[in-house]
Amino acid sequence: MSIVSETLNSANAAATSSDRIVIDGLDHRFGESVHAASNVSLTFAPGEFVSIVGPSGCGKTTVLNLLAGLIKVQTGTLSIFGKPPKAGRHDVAYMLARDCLFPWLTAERNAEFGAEIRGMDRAKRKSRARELLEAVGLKGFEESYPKALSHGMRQRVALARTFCLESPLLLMDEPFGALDAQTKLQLEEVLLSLWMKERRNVVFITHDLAEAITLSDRVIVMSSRPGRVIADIPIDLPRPRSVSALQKDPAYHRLYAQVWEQLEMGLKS
Ligand SMILES: Nc1ncnc2c1ncn2[C@@H]1O[C@H](COP(=O)(O)OP(=O)(O)OP(=O)(O)O)[C@@H](O)[C@H]1O
Repeated sequence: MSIVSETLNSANAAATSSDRIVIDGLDHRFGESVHAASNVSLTFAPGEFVSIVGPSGCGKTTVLNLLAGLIKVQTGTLSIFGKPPKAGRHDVAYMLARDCLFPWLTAERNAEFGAEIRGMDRAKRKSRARELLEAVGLKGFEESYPKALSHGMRQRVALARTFCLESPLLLMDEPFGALDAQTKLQLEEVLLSLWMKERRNVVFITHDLAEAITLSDRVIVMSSRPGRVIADIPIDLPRPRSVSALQKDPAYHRLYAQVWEQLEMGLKS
């Protein structure tokens, strides 16, 4: 593990275990032949936005699924706010590249659906869903059904639904990976502004280094399989950030080169 990572992890250790996410010595295999993740240790401080990048098949989704409690931990320990992962925890929300909206529900009903299942009061979830749909740029589309929305608009609804859950940990697996470049930039701005208001923990998986740097407090680089953490790079760009303004910032380009270099090393190792 790098010096940077050790420093960050020891700084994070100052937080109490009930307010942080800790992955310690995680190792995961699928059957005899696939060694997906090896000795992954990470600590996420309260409210941190952390992206994980790495070559295809290096175990990023596996780490996320383990945090979500969707697959069983084999080796190592995971602790989310002081408790082991468990599927269906109310303090964890998961967002995927597919919007997974229900076609028979309007945008508003889709946005409030998870909160409804989790028992949030009707008036509260309705007002929150409306507020979030407006925040993601869908004011006026509350009563529209998914079939009448573009792919980008549906993913906006999915983003509103994720934030409507009020979970302090958001697990996001390439949530904008299937969008065109322009819509992706717009949704990154939306995510940044939602996150700035509420500062939840986000673990964000992406193949897009620009996206990882723009959004995150730290970028974790994993090696090719079995995925190991080979770099933990703090992104010290000031906030609030503007996705478009960063494109002209030399500090942003230096970070991009640094993450890219680590990723290349990870591909070779
Ligand atoms: N349920 C499973 N059963 C068997 N093998 C699996 C399973 N899930 C993942 N794998 C394998 O584990 C390895 C890591 O997969 P994972 O999806 O975590 O990688 P990833 O880094 O998220 O990949 P990508 O960037 O392409 O989405 C891959 O070789 C994959 O084929």
